[in-house]
Amino acid sequence: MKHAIELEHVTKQYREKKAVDDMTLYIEQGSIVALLGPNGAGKSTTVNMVLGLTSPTAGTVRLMGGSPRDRAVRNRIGAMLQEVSVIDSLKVEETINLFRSYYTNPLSTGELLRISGLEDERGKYATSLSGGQMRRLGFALAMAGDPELIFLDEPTVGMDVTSRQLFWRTIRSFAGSGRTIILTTHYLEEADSIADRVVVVNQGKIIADGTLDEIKESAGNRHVSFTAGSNVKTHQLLDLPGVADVQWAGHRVKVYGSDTDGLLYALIRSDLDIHDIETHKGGLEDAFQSLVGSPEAV
Ligand SMILES: Nc1ncnc2c1ncn2[C@@H]1O[C@H](COP(=O)(O)OP(=O)(O)OP(=O)(O)O)[C@@H](O)[C@H]1O
Repeated sequence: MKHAIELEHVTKQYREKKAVDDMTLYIEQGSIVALLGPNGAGKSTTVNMVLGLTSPTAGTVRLMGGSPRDRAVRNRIGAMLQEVSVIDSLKVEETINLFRSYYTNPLSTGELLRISGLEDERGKYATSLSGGQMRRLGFALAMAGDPELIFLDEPTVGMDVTSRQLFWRTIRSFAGSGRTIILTTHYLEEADSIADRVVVVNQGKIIADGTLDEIKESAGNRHVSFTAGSNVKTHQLLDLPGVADVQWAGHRVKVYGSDTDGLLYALIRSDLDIHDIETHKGGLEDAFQSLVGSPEAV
């Protein structure tokens, strides 16, 4: 399968700070990739290099097989960045049409207004939009050229629930047509529901890369929990096949192991005095906590 993005040994050094540190990353066409990491991890710097907005200090970046600064390449991509700059004197529809004029095969104005949910705001000055509406305008502008690849940098910040739902519905149908989506977000449940690959960045380096299940698995949070009778002892649990760790909180016990089905069988066959059994696969949030530290840091 072809790569939409290729980063090879890419480093970005600011004066004292190495924002991206020898990063190699290939993103296949048609994939939905979430770039996650705590504040200052290097996500935006990476995206900015891929977009040709800043140059790497070392290494090579290829976008759709060419240079990010190549006009023909830029014609095939769209980006929804955190800041949307609009022209004071232009209304929403005029702003959309201005962006459409930059591209060879733009989507229609009506389609862009529809997918961004801005039909009622089409006649308003862009500068008068609310924060959430401005994000939606940013989305319409990113989609203006009917891109093969779209970058979404924390796309749903400030959007209300209805706007978020419309946004992710649109992105899903967009992805279904074989296009590539790269998103950064701090909302892990959003990454969880849309991405087929998660790349976790910390201190300029990739610290985890895989499908959501692989990332969750690698974090080792799978466990079976239950309430134990007072005669159940830790060593009895540790002796069962597949048990990696045992943690107690009062009478509630968590038994960790990568094969939760196997743990369940072993516990039931053990005849130990246990009840209220639950299995836990571990969420993306748990995995994150293990990978980068505290959940607030994500
Ligand atoms: N223009 C710049 N000059 C100097 N340092 C910079 C510059 N841009 C980013 N940095 C530093 O590089 C590091 C990576 O920043 P970056 O914006 O890529 O992180 P991020 O993962 O996108 O963070 P956030 O989640 O907060 O948006 C940070 O320490 C930041 O302070």
